[in-house]
Amino acid sequence: MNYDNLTLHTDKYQINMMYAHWMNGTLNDKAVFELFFRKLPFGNGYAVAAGLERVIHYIKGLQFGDDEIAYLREQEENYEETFLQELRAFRFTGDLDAVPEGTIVFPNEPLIRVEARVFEAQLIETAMLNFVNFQTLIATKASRIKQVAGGDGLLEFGTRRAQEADASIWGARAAYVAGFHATSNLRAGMLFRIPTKGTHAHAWVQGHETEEEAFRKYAEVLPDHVTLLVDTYDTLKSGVPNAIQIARMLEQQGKRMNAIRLDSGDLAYLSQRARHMLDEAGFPYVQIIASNDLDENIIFNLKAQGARIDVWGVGTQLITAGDQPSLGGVYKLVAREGCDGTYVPVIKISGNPEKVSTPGIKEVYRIINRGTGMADGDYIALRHEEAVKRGEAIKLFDPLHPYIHKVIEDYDAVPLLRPIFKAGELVYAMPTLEGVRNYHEEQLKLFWPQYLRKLNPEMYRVNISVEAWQLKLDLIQRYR
Ligand SMILES: Nc1ncnc2c1ncn2[C@@H]1O[C@H](COP(=O)(O)OP(=O)(O)OP(=O)(O)O)[C@@H](O)[C@H]1O
Ligand SMILES: O=P(O)(O)OC[C@H]1O[C@H](OP(=O)(O)OP(=O)(O)O)[C@H](O)[C@@H]1O
Ligand SMILES: O=C(O)c1cccnc1
Repeated sequence: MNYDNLTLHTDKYQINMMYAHWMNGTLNDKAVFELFFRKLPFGNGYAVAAGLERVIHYIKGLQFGDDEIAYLREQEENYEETFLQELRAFRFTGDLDAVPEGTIVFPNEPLIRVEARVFEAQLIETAMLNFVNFQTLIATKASRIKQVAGGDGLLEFGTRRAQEADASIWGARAAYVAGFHATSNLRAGMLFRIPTKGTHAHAWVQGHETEEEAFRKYAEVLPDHVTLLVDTYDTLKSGVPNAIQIARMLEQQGKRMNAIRLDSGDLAYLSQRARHMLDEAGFPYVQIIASNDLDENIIFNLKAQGARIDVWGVGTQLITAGDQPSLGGVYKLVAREGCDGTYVPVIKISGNPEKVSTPGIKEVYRIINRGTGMADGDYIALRHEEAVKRGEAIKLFDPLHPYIHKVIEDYDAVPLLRPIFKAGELVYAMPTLEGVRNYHEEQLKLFWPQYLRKLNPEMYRVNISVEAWQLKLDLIQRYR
């Protein structure tokens, strides 16, 4: 069994629809889908796009193998053999445009747009949502943590509590995109070249007669990377004094101890006391790392209490996005090929006005004010609309509050969607992970702080063109 073949990493209904298209002769009809989310997670003012690299690998590797075909044959006796043979020849041959990883993104704007044979576009929905929803969620959570940590070090410690192996490594990568400095997961380090860091566990101390012996034996064999966990027995009475002894021993060898780690108790108080003890003993360079179910709120509070912590190790709350463990990204059909070969825009009506889809093939632009160099809002227009591409005056209005609008002229419109696959060929020069991380940092500078703040941020406007809005109203009219 090939555990790496992700072709069947999809919901059964996708294959059922593909079968129905195949039987009805519509499998080659073109369709356009857009992937977006409707609501920001954690009450945050923005999200950090992530998941594209995995989507690209997935699309490139899409090929049904013998095991997958045999399994489908066994699953559904209605599937005709010729359909299974059609699947055998399956490749992605469509166009895919996407927002680069690390981009700051907002509700209702397309993060990925797929234009392909409906047969292909349908299959890839589930996996793409799976990758993008999770990674965007974790990158956004990491970004909140990064905001409060400021210039402090941030270590990703989540693997042991993550929702399985894939979540650990792609979550570690998403955290790195948003500004974490290292991960404890060596596989993530090897695969993505993320810096790795590690201290030691309580078991190392418990496994020795004394804490002092445990520290010494550790420092003797790893003298260049000594971080000692000081809370196994009594942080201030034994842990920190024993660590100070080791720091002395290392100095005699011309080396410097790296840090101590606090993993329980009152982290504000203990870090202040430990800092004082280390400084008094002549080791101002020994850093203090803290861990223990940390998240952005606890870190914020610890800093407000004057905690003397240099580096934060964050596991469970980050990798599981503990306070909101899912992002509700969706993948919606926006246009289908009509009888004459042109596209027909389609809509999904809902009793909930926020869930009524926006029909038509769209582009999304970041409107940069030429005067300030800052983002004024995003602008969703139909792909064929030229005014915004030419920099002509456009009317900005938010569909949720159409009475608030303004006309702008002096702007640069930066298209957010970039071509990734064209006719099945990868045309995107994949950036390095460092490149993605730096790009993300640059992106943040385009936004005024009121949109980025963690608590009660201002709502950044995602505007829609008059033409796209009119199309939506017309289609609502038609179906209501
Ligand atoms: N000064 C502080 N202000 C706010 N939260 C803190 C402070 N110090 C620690 N915390 C957080 O409070 C929680 C304490 O967890 P818990 O009740 O399990 O205590 P503990 O010290 O870890 O106990 P144990 O010794 O059983 O591990 C953790 O999430 C920790 O990060
Ligand atoms: O609290 P998190 O944010 O999830 O960070 C990771 C936690 O995992 C470890 O604890 P664990 O009890 O698993 O092992 P240990 O014996 O090394 O403390 C570590 O000491 C942290 O407390
Ligand atoms: O290296 C560490 O200190 C570490 C790694 C994983 C989880 N908790 C701590």
